[in-house]
Amino acid sequence: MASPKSNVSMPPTLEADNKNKSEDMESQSQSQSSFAPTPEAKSEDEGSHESQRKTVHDDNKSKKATEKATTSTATPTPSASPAFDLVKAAEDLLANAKKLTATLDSKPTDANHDAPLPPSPEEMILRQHIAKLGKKIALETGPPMAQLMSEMATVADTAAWNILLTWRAFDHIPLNGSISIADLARAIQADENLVSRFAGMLISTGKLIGSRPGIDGKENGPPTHISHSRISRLLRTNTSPATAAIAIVSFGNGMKGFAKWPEYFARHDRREPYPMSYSSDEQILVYESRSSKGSSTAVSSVKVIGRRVQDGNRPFVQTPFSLGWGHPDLAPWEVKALYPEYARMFEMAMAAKDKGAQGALGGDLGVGVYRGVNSEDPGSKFSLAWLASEAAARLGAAINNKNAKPSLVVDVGGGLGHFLANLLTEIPEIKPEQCILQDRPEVIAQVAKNMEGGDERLKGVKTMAHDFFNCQPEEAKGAAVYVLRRVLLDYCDQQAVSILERLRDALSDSGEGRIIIMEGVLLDKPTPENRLVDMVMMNLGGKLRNEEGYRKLCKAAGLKVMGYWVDVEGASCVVECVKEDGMGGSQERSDPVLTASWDTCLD
Ligand SMILES: C[S@@+](CC[C@H](N)C(=O)[O-])C[C@H]1O[C@@H](n2cnc3c(N)ncnc32)[C@H](O)[C@@H]1O
Repeated sequence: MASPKSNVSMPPTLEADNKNKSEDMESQSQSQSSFAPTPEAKSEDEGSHESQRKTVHDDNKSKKATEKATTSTATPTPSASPAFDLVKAAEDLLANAKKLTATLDSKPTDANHDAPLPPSPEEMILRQHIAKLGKKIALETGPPMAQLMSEMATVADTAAWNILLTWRAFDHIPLNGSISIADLARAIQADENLVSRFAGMLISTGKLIGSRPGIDGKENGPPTHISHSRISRLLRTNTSPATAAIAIVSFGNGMKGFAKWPEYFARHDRREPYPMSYSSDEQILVYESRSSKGSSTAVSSVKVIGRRVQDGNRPFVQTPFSLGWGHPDLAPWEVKALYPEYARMFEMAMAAKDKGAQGALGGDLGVGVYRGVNSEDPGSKFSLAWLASEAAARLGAAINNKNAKPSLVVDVGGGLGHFLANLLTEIPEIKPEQCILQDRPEVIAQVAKNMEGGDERLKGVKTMAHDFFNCQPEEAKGAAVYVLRRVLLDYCDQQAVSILERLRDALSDSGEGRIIIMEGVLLDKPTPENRLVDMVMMNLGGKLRNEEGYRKLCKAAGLKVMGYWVDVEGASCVVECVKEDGMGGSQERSDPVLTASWDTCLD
């Protein structure tokens, strides 16, 4: 029996129309047959085409229709990647769902019921696996057009959570129970209709839960109240400051720049962010920020106060981030300095990374816990334990020789000093006075404020406002270790080489000093989390790199890699390097494109 579909010959106008149909219509027709036909159905189709060929061969229009049908049979509508096995994926999902349920059923209950017990590593793995499988099944089986629309909805979804986050709306939704949209609108001083529309978007994607409590006989209207989902409660800055900060920074570092990509790449020739050369008379705008008093948001007013000539020692890169924030002529860190509240959020997000809240994004780059394997010598573990004896030796030398260099560790671009604080705890033989924490002036000022506020972790550490594109000051030269943690990924290759060169110049000639680079790694097999970091880094003018990328930078900066450790997941690495013998001025280095043409610190 011929299938009804195969007997339909299209009227000419419809057929012509069909030829011109846009992709979305094609997707819709795909969506109607998103599962590949069974073998029986296929042979029915083929049989009907055969009979058509015999009976209407002299009818031009029908012939066209037949050819069209034959073509569509020869190339069946794609429904899923060839390697995807729906039944196996669904069975896998079910098996994992049962395991998770059993794990949860056997989970001991918390004695005081205030907070749920944290999930075990096994529970976390199961949850992640189930979520990934669910997503994969939806992607491979959902009607293509519907899938595409759902992806597009995430754009509006993200914009809605960002605006409610900016207005701190999530803080006003109680952890238990609900709030009326009218009350919420009052609390954040916004129009009720507006809040209702943003909330509606988030209710539609499950980020908020909508309800209509106590409305007699009118249960079918729109939600009048909202309560938290298990995701949105993480966006409360008052109870989950770290995760809320990560979300705020994801938008500020990510979405703002992403939205500007078309404009940015139109200006910059579809190239990765690269250093620009400014002629000496070209000038760059200088801004001043004015924090709006009492504002809980990251917005301050910003005013142009003058112009400056680009510092000839520093390669300057225009970035999508700075374009997105409205200051294309400033480096991202300079932009952040204009928005103190955003800078504070950024520091909190950094601290959260250290506490493991975001381990999946950057890998574990703490002190003493690095589980990485050395690609050159799998038996050798990365460790800074040798600093204990080096600390004692340097202290001894300082007692005998007043000119001896006291600096042991310099944390370059060290932020609020999380790394140094951990190092001092892990290796108590290191005296705080032997450590230097360097960063931009406003970050160092924040460190001082934290200390005044009672933070004792860095007591005794020398803090120093220092720009890592400049030569190290005398007192920071000749250290045993220069740490660069989560710094190079913010920069393009030329800038990264320049930063490394400045540290190379600071290493003593004895060849004993080391530079330790700790960074995220670009995975060969892309994962969304890993590529998200890379895309955000593109906004900042930087990039994630793999082993080859880091080795290339070191070589261009005249450094020899002594060890490259990468963690189990491959998401983070530690690169240990020393001064390459006989590599002097930049003209002697191997890569003329990457090697800086700006000044060196060597005499
Ligand atoms: C991603 S954070 C990493 C902070 C710290 N190393 C850590 O792992 O927690 C990068 C740091 O580099 C600092 N930075 C940016 N530009 C700098 C410059 N030109 N000189 C010194 N520090 C800079 C930033 O202020 C920020 O604290």
